[in-house]
Amino acid sequence: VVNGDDAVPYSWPWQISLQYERDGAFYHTCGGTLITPIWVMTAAHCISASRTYEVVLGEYDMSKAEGSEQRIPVNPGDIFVHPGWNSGCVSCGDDIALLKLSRSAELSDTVQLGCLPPPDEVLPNGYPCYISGWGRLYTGGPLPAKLQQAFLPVVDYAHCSQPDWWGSTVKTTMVCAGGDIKAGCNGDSGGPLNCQAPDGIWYVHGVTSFVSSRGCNTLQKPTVFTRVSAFEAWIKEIITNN
Ligand SMILES: CC(C)[C@H](NC(=O)C(F)(F)F)C(=O)N[C@@H](C)C(=O)Nc1ccc(C(F)(F)F)cc1
Repeated sequence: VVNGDDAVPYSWPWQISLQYERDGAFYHTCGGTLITPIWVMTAAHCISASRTYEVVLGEYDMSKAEGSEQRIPVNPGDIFVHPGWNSGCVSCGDDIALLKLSRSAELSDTVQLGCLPPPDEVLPNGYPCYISGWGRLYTGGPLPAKLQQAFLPVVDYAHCSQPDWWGSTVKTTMVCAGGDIKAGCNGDSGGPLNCQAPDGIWYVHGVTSFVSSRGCNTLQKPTVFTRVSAFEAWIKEIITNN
């Protein structure tokens, strides 16, 4: 997250760290959202068929064990990438995947479920949301130890698809947010766009998908998220049948 702040510890308790194994150690590669005690939602582009993954819940500061962490492996056969995803075409969309955990997470005040928005709900321009993640602090920069967050107002499709914004790269199955000095960055992939409803409930409206290849916080290139409300039938189908 570029130009964000340290999140209040465990204030986004559905945020997970997706980690892959290399030479016996695990490394953060993407964010994700716990949506049931045993299912995590992330980005399809986070998944490589050849890798071994585990999900870390109740994480805050990656540089120390704080006692709330739960590390749960994901079995390779329990990874469901959206059938429409094309790894050679991030602008084609469908950048969403579901991971079934090898055991249920224990919910607590540091590990909670993220709520899915009403199906097909599209937020208006300027709606206040926050991105959270352990992605780079600036383009090409380091990863933070502590979970970061940044205020990222929604840029509606009418604005985001303007020629000098994302043009035809953005689709209506995506949500844009930000577009000035704050942005997601590499490593925030798969994590949530958190938006509070008038009743005070937080909903996960986006899965962090892409930023400009010219830099994470490029003006008029808002961070682009998979629009969760466009994929609720698929999410329900996968969770019901597996
Ligand atoms: C594409 C993702 C793997 C990668 N995503 C992220 O870093 C994320 F955190 F924002 F999710 C990304 O945006 N990387 C930058 C460096 C990039 O390649 N962006 C990019 C954006 C649009 C397009 C286009 F237009 F071709 F679709 C291609 C690349």
